Amino acid sequence: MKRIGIFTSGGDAPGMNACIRAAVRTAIYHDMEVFGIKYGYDGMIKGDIFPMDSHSVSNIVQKSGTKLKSARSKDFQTKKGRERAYYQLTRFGIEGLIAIGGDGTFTGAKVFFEEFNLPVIGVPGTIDNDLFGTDNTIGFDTAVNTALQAIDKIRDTADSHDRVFFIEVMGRDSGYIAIQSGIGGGAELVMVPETETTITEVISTLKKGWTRQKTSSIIVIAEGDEAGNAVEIAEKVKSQIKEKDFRVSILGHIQRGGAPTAHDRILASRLGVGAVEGLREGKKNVMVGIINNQLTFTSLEESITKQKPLNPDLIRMVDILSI
Ligand SMILES: Nc1ncnc2c1ncn2[C@@H]1O[C@H](COP(=O)(O)OP(=O)(O)O)[C@@H](O)[C@H]1O
Ligand SMILES: O=P(O)(O)OC[C@H]1O[C@](O)(COP(=O)(O)O)[C@@H](O)[C@@H]1O
Repeated sequence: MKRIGIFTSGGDAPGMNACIRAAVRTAIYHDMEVFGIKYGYDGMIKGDIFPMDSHSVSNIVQKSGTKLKSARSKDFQTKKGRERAYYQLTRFGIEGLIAIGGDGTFTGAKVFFEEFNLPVIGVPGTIDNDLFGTDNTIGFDTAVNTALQAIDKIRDTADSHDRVFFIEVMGRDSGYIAIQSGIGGGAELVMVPETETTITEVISTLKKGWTRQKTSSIIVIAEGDEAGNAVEIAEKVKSQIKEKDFRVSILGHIQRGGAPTAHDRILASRLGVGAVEGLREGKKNVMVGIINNQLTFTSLEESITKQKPLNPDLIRMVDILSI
């Protein structure tokens, strides 16, 4: 394979740039040509495609966001859009693709591979860490650390004013950021979409703490929790407990920005190298990941359909540690 294309799609995630850099330089190292595709599938359809060299990825390893920009494309979900995208790729002589993104990006990549047989390797880039076939996704570690710093800061105020804080972290369908930042930040309770927590349980956890002279409490909630978002949960609790001061803090997109941690830069670099070398070896329709420190390839089908459950030990630990 001589010419490959690379793009980022869906949400951005800290470390995507380190991955782009690694992939571009690995391709050049192996005498391949690399083309950047801007704005994900939208750019593919429009032909927003340009040659990349070693210099074009200078000074980005430490930056979040994505140099190739990202987009959520409606047109790629139509056959006509994908035909147009394939036509554009053939115009540039692109023979293989590296798709950095989450499950939506991989769903699109899989459909595209099945229709046009163009080899594609997915690289897991989402702060949510909800992809099967890798222990961690690019951006997850940075997001957890950002959430943790915010929780530490909020705890100062919670403590001074004897308040209960409901802190909402990202995770549309996944509690990975919540559970890790909650444990690291010493939360009394962590609410995640993977397990059910009732308002009665929230109140009982808070009351237990108060009987042990706890004056402030932190509850971390994943945005996709089945009991509602942080505002809704706080309202329900407030309506039953009048004597306490409650506050809600929604951390939002700060979790998707900021310099990637060392862990994310190294993970992203390893995956970028692995993706290009995988394409060279003839791998296709797979996601590159790292499991137990070993580079692995998992079919795109499995990466999007199989669940990567939260470690039950971590869920149990929250209870033990908040005693
Ligand atoms: N069933 C599908 N068919 C074709 N393309 C899809 C499909 N599902 C998702 N995509 C493409 O992948 C893009 C990224 O998916 P999205 O869910 O937004 O982000 P992520 O990759 O981070 O999960 C979508 O905007 C769309 O263009
Ligand atoms: O930037 P947007 O489109 O508001 O996306 C927010 C979503 O992005 C995420 O951080 C990750 O989403 P992706 O799987 O698309 O990368 C979710 O946790 C969150 O709900």
